[in-house]
Amino acid sequence: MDRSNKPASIGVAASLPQPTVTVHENRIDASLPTGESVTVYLYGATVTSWKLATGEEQLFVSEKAHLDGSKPIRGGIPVVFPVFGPPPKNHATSSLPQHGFARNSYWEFLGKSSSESLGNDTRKGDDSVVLDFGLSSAMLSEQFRKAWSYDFGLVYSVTLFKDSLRTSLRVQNQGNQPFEFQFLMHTYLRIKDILSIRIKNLQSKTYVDKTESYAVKTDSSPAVVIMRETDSVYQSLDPNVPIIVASSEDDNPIFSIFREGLDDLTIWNPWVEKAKGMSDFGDDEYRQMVCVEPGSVSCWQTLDAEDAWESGQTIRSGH
Ligand SMILES: O=P(O)(O)OC[C@H]1O[C@@H](O)[C@H](O)[C@@H](O)[C@@H]1O
Repeated sequence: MDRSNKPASIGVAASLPQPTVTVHENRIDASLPTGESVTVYLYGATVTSWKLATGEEQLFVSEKAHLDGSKPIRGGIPVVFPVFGPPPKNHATSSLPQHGFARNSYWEFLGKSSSESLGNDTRKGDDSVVLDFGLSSAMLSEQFRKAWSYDFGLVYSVTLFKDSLRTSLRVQNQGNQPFEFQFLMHTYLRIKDILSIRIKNLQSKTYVDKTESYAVKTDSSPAVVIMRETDSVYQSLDPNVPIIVASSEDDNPIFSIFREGLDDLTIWNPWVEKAKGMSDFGDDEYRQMVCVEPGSVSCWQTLDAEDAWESGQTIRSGH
């Protein structure tokens, strides 16, 4: 029984403020009536901004990032598909660029829908907004189509909630032969200072250290502290355990990252020297970001003809 004095809200759905979606030539902006907002560029379906109601930006995008489609966007959430890192020789992806083609192809905006989690309860219609983006083989540049000639369809969904952002991908094999792929969401989280955070729930987990010739390591420290170039690919993590970026001062969570169907995770920070070598990244910007990248990259996913595969991440800000 509702003991409050508030009038019951059933039946007033039409009068509730609704999310706003603005379609620009090169990007989509969406916001909730409570003030949270998200921006997604069609180039790469890259989320470039996620703001809380306070206006506080949660994602890092370099001041030197190219937003004109001439280069993958340095920041936000680039989509890595169908290969992570430099493609291996003698593999179907071997002629593709590092991290594949999804982050440097133009996607189409498929429209907005409401979140599945809302079910039939239309009273909550203002609580979230879902933006869907599509990329298919027919939309690829000739160069990419030649390099990876499978028939596929991707639907990437970006859901803005009040305190969190969910991004998910559905991969469909629309051809008549199986293909192999890897997938990762290259999330650049904005932080105040790299020296004031630590990353929890990776204790004693196996990872590949790409900064040391792909050495396989484990670290028994209770949290990962970043004090140098870091490029670690953790493997086979329990999908039920969120990854927490916490303040090293008071241990309060800054971000909690929940994964669905993504058992690998890359932690990346270029640090001083590498930052200097990147033309689309400011020399000191490494302090304001950390990439925490859920993915499926330690082996290949095989997708049979006409089959589909889905996975996602939800990033919650604060507690
Ligand atoms: O410069 P890029 O292609 O965007 O890649 C950035 C980094 O992305 C990370 O995911 C990789 O593990 C790193 O090895 C890589 O340097």
